Amino acid sequence: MKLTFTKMHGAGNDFIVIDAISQQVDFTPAQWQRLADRRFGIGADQILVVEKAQGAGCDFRYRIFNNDGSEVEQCGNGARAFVKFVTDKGLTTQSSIRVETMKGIITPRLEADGSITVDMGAPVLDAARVPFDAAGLGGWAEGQDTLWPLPIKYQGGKTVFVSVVSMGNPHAVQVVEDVELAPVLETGPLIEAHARFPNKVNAGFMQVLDRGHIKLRVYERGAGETLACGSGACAAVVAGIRRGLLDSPVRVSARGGELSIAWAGDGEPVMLSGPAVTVFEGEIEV
Ligand SMILES: N[C@H](CCC[C@H](N)C(=O)O)C(=O)O
Repeated sequence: MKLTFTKMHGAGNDFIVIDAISQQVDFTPAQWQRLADRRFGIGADQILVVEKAQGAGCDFRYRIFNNDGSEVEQCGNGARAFVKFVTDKGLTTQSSIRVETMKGIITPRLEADGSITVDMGAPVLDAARVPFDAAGLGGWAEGQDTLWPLPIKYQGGKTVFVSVVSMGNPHAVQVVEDVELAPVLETGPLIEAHARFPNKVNAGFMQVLDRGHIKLRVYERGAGETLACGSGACAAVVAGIRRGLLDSPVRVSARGGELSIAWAGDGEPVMLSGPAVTVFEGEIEV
């Protein structure tokens, strides 16, 4: 069968976007992985599948599959690409869209100037709900802070100190002196698969430039290092604000582009703004 798709990116985090309203799409994880493979398939960090909403009061449902075929709860850059896709394809004329995702409902909106802002929902800081197994790590009052020691088997067994935050998907964020010198590719996979994260985790490496600006690299769960990670940017800013290092709004400089994050504090939603670009349309025999 022929499958039509749109190749897009948000600050270099790239996506295959599929209209599953007008096409029958029901693949196995191995088939998603093949589509996302950069040599044997189309190639992308994630695949976004746009479906009719299942519940009342929502406009669409969108599903997110990582490069490794795993289905996940949240994708900040993907939510902006989704808005551009459904708008450009004439699937909606609304500027504010209610979207069902695995983590719940998000409400991205297309601004008058063409930029896209996503209400990513309130962060979850209670370690057990990230989920993060904090057993035996005492000393950090549960939910009072997000900073935990995470011993990893790197260079003889180093301990990194991570803030654990869920944006619907799990994140472990650490502060580093210089992101360009940080051992992202060596320690990222060790953190991603660490036993204290039962659902694995996205590993963020944040360099604080000033109270309103960070540089960020993310070794993503199920995708490896990406050029930008929207939910990772949200998690990093939340962690930085809670640790007294940052003030909202924060400019996040990722390798692939710039994102802007605003958060008014505990219980409040994190607002993510940034670019969404269509690269090409295509079709593939599947
Ligand atoms: N790049 C995405 C993150 C995808 C999340 C995925 N890596 C996971 O949680 O497993 C973003 O912009 O938020």
